[in-house]
Amino acid sequence: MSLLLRNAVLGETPTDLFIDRGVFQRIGPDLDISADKTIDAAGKAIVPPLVNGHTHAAMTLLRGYADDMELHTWLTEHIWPLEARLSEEDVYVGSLLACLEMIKSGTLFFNDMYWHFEGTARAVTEMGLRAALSSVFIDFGDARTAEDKQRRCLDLLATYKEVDPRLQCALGPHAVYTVSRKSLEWIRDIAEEHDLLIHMHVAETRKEVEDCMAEHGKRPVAYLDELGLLSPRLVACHAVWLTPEEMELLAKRGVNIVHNPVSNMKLCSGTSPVESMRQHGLRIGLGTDGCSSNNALDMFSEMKSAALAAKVATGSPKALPADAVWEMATAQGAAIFNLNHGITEGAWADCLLVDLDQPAMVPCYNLTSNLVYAASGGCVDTAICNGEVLMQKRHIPGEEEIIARARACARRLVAG
Ligand SMILES: CSC[C@H]1O[C@@H](n2cnc3c(O)ncnc32)[C@H](O)[C@@H]1O
Ligand SMILES: [Zn+2]
Repeated sequence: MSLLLRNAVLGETPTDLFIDRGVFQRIGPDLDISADKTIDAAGKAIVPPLVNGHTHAAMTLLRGYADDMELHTWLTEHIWPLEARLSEEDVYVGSLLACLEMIKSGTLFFNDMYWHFEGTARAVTEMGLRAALSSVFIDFGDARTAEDKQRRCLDLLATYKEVDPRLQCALGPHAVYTVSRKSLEWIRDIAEEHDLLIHMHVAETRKEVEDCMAEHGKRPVAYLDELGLLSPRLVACHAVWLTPEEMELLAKRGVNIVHNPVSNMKLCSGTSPVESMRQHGLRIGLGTDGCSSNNALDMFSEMKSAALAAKVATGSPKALPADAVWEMATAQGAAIFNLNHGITEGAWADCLLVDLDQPAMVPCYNLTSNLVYAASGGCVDTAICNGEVLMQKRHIPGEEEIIARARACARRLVAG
């Protein structure tokens, strides 16, 4: 089905955009063309969608479940015991809620790592956005479970390789403290063989670094380098506890970073050297992390937090300026996950129409400044993915039912 957007604000000027077969076919003023559906986009800025570079979508069900504690206690005493009770259906319902929240706040691609991969895959396909789903790997050093998990991981990759072009598969070794050396080596080889990204929590807390030193005699970055995991395949999330030498090495190896400022602050994991990483030339995307450590999936709020936290951390208002944060949340994230993003002819027809009549968007001296420092997800009027309208005038078909199902599911889960 073809789609015509009339008079969208692109830069300073109103522009028409003709979309067909999921791609921007023509962009220009007053296009002499008709389409199956036309949207009047006057008064709306057209921008690329936001890319959530690291999350655990179904953790929406755990929003507000265990707040105000550090990572280790949070995970081991609260989150993991509850996650052990999750079914694939729960993950499906939690992921539906996550997709709803993300579309409503302008995110049309997310990089996920969670249990019951199939549940999240089903939700993504039904909701129409894009995602990279990692086949989770945790073996706690147990060789017998490692073999079962490797088999399951290969099964998932084989099953999902061609299920939906909007879904990418990735490998998800959770962290150096949950995955054995042997399994990390296996993951490195499988990633190479199947041409996959490796999605991992890296150097998130001081405890992770100290424990890694105690167990392997090396900090996480050096340990991963020894295992041959530092490469452009690696999507290293959090990356809080890095020395300048480690940043240099990560940049040399072409490792991708995903910065998670809200989660880092809420779990008090540490102050990310994000401005320094930028100066080292690292490619950095932005992510929310899961809904139990954030507690939302709104990338607008993440962008503002990233900019403000970097200024406080460096003592300079020039750190992480609005343009840089916007790039992290859009083009840099898109580059990490090989997304053909951009409002240009030939790019995938993934875009947002942002309502310039919302109070937070007025006046508009600088669109990027407003998007990063003033806007919220509520300023997104329309979301289009692969040429399909997922949300128009802030309405998504079926949203009331998703909310009711998620509420009931969370209630059941917590009741035990
Ligand atoms: C095995 S699926 C992912 C696993 O990771 C847990 N998790 C969520 N947020 C974090 C974080 O910031 N650091 C480490 N682990 C995290 C999630 O609850 C799942 O168990
Ligand atoms: Zn995480």
